[in-house]
Parts: sequence; C-alpha cells; structure tokens
Amino acid sequence: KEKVELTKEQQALMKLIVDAYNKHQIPQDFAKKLLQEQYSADENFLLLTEVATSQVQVLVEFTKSIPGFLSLDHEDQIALLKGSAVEATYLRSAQVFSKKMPTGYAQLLEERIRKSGISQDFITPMFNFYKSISELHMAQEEQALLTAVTILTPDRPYVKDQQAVERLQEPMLDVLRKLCALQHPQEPQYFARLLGRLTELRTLNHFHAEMLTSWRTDDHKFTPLLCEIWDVQ
Ligand SMILES: Cc1onc(-c2ccc(Cl)cc2Cl)c1C(=O)N(C1CCCCC1)C1CCCCC1
Repeated sequence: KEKVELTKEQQALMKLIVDAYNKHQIPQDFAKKLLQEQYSADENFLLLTEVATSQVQVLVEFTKSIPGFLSLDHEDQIALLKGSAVEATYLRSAQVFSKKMPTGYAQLLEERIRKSGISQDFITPMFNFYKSISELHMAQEEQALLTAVTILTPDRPYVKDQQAVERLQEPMLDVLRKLCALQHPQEPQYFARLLGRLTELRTLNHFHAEMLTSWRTDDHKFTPLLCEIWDVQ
C-alpha cells in the first residue's frame, strides 16, 4: 500500500486555494436575512438577486487567485468564468446551507425561496443537490479545490486554448485525489463520488437556463453583473 502524501509544492498550492476560498466568503447573514422577515415575493426575489450578485463577485475574486489563471488568454478567462459561474455558485451555496442548520431552517428557507416566485421545478433539484453535497461531509480543503477544479473545466463553450486550462486543472485534481485518500482512507471511492457531484452540478446549469428564460417575459430584474455573467437581457 503506497504511502500517499502531498509534496511541498502541493501543500503550498492547497494552502493558496483554501486561503483564497476562505478569504472571499459572503457573510452568512443572507440566510439569516432571508429567514428573519416575512417579505413580499418581490422583496424576496430582490434579496436573492443581491445574494447572487455578491456570490458572483466572490467567485470572480476567488478565480483571480487561482495560480496561473490570470496568465491565461483574457477571452478564455471570461469563457471559464461565464461557463462555471452557475455551478460554482451552487457549489458554494450548497456548502453554506449544508453547514449545521438548525432543524426547520432549511424548510423555512425553502418556503422563502418558493415565495420569491421561483418555481418548485427549480427549487427541488437545488435542495437535492444540497443534500448530496452535505452527505459527503466535505472538508473545507476539498470544497475549495473542487470549486477550483470546476472553474478550470477545459471544455467550456468558447475556450480556445483548452490545453492551457488542462495544465492548470491537472495539478488541482492531483492534490484533490491525494487529499481524498488522506482524509477518507476507508473510502477509496470518495474521490470518484466527489467528481460525480460535478456531473450533478451540470444538470443545475440546465435548470438555471430554463429559469432565466421562463422569467424573460415578466418583470424579473437582475443586476448588471448577473446580466453579464448569465447572458440575460
Ligand atoms: C446560481 C445559484 O446558486 N445558488 C443560488 C442561491 C441559492 C440559495 C439562495 Cl438562498 C441564494 C442563492 Cl443566490 C443561486 C442563484 O443565483 N439563485 C437561486 C436559484 C434557485 C433558487 C434559489 C435562488 C437565484 C437565481 C435567479 C436570481 C436570484 C437568485
């Protein structure tokens, strides 16, 4: 049984990613705000768009801290951000919500989200995903690395130099694989289960796109950043 351990540079890479992931955290208060007051549907929706906007801002800052990202072709940087924004946001909000939430909070949150005019068709898959993430009991290092791996997906639409992205993603995957072996020695399939979550994440992209087009008609307003990253209006 070969002894798995991280090299010095792998430890340094992991520390960089984890620090960046923790540095850019949106305050937990959006869940508290959502749970506190009884808002109208419009106020609920506005609150959600504010949260989504700050999540995207946090995502952009985290992405810029990924070693090598800013050396990529500028158009490819944009293509990677736009291609991964929804997945990375679901991944981060899953981690926020999978933290020990007092019982009943998730239900109350679901009710508030539903009251914002977002149909159950889009809320159910989101909470299913949250459940499958929380069952993994991911360490924060795994969460940070999995988010970086998601962002550095070479086959996003419009990426020109996919090899350059692969060269950044591969070392992240190596660290993540070793980390899973170290943190879950009794679960040899854990790394594969983690990557399986990325497949489930892609289905949320589809729901998100459907949600946005279903709102094209009525007066759902987004912020300029959301319009740009989600290609709406
Ligand atoms: C992407 C994405 O990933 N996570 C979220 C998220 C989840 C839960 C909370 Cl309480 C807040 C957010 Cl931002 C999120 C997102 O942007 N959402 C969620 C979509 C599914 C229902 C809840 C809201 C919408 C999108 C339209 C504009 C309003 C915010």
